[in-house]
Amino acid sequence: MSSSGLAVEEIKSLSEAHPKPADIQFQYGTAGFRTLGSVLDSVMFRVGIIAGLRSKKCDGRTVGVMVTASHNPEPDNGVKLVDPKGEMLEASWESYATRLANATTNDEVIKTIESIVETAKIDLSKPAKVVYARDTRPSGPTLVSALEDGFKAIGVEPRNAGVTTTPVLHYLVRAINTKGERCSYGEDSEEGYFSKLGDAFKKLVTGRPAASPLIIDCANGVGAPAAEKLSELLGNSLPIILENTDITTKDVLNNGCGADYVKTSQKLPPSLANKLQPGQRACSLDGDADRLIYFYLDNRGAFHMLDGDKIAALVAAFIVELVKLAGLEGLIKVGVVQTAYANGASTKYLSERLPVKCVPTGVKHLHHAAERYDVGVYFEANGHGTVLFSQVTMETLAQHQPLSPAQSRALEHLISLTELINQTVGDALSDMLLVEVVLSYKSYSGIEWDSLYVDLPNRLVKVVVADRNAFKTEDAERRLVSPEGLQQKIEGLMNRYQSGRSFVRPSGTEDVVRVYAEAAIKSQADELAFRVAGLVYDEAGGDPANRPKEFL
Ligand SMILES: CC(=O)N[C@H]1[C@@H](OP(=O)(O)O)O[C@H](CO)[C@@H](O)[C@@H]1O
Ligand SMILES: [Mg+2]
Repeated sequence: MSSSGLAVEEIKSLSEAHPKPADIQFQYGTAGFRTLGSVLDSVMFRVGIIAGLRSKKCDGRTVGVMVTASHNPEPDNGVKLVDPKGEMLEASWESYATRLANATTNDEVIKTIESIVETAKIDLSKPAKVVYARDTRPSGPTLVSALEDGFKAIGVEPRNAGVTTTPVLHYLVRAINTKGERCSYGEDSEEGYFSKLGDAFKKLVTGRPAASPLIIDCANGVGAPAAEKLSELLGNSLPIILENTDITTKDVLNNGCGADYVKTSQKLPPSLANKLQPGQRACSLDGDADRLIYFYLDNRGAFHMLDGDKIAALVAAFIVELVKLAGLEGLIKVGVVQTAYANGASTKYLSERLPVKCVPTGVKHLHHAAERYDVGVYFEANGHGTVLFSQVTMETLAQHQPLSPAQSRALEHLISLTELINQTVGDALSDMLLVEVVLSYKSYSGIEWDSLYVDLPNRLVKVVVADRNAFKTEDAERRLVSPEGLQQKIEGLMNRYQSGRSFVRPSGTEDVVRVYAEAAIKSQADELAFRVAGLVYDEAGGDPANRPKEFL
């Protein structure tokens, strides 16, 4: 142990085994570090160290580490940290993680750790506890060993949660840190979590007509074993048919299936073509089971998608209704948080009924904005989201004296919803149960749910540019401030289309600029998107010889 309190020699010798690739710069982005699994070894080792430091900073409370690349292709992998309440890592620590990930030599690793310890005022004598898990990717086990070396280097008491979903890991962090307390979040195990969800669901649907079978597309990922366990607990209360559950065959993960495939291509996963009956409900999870997209085929076999915006609309209206029925109107205010990617029709529908806020892309922004409401419903259009009940609301619910059996029932339902919904992060399986509860209460099929409002046709396009950081935005990413003059040109195009809306922002997870466009009819939405994409490409100095041919 050196005078600084670090086991310098131990760190150096372990670090030796996890050298940083010389030619790569890593960045802790919207979803942590994410790139090809084959180049992440040194990052994992160093994230192990950062996790230990973060836990020490948090007085030895448990922090979480999740090894996953979510909806990305199988060769990718990634890692992100979870703070003690089960939330995303505090923003200031993202830059510490980035700094340590990019230290070039062993000496620099030590220096960077020392500098973080000093800047963040970390007491190294505090204990460090970390719970960690991974998804089903083949690169997972080796990357987890590197992470464990990082734990060893900084003296972490580790707890391996094995192969599980991202939301389960978030839940575990909160459950471990609230164990034995008045605000205990539940039993700190995967089974504990699924039992909690299952019990709340059964309570909510008792006495309701039996549901017809729901197909779940598990994206050939970690959602498959998780949904299997949940399904056993649910028994007859929700008949489930699991599809795309192959977690061993190479390259099938998220390939032609899963929530991202469905949302981006706006198509049925081909593997379900002969399985989904007209009118039957189905949903897709992503590779780490924190996103959910529903869909159905109508009588003519046409595909209809029910995305995160539709989930938000369904759920928010239901909670508002229960709050009224429970006699709590005026005491509990429900609000919705969206991003610029929310379909304009959903924003219109919701704003006519509730307060709606638009925030920058990324779950942490939505989560924090939702915390400001008594009940905050947040969903990204891509299907990631949840509902947050404030502490005051939880107390209001606990203390409220209902004046009639109807009020009492509504109050009980609201309380059960707080058990059913994951308060730490969006969970596809918990959200799925929530949707199923609302559909059951409203006696809605996919068709009735879909008709709450009609989506504006839309298109998302990626543009590869030399430097995506040249693109800067304001107004929750809805307007470009740089490159100068580009926003005016986009608006000029937008105004030529009925209900036209388009915006451009740099991705936080991929080296591209994203263009979104919507308009009253599909061909116009596509045209607007490709015109703006062309504008962005040219404006950013794209090589005319390589200009994608669909760009207008
Ligand atoms: C348009 C879109 O879907 N963007 C996604 C994507 O972020 P980008 O910053 O757009 O790459 O990944 C994020 C992390 O999973 C998710 O929060 C976000 O919604
Ligand atoms: Mg995900």
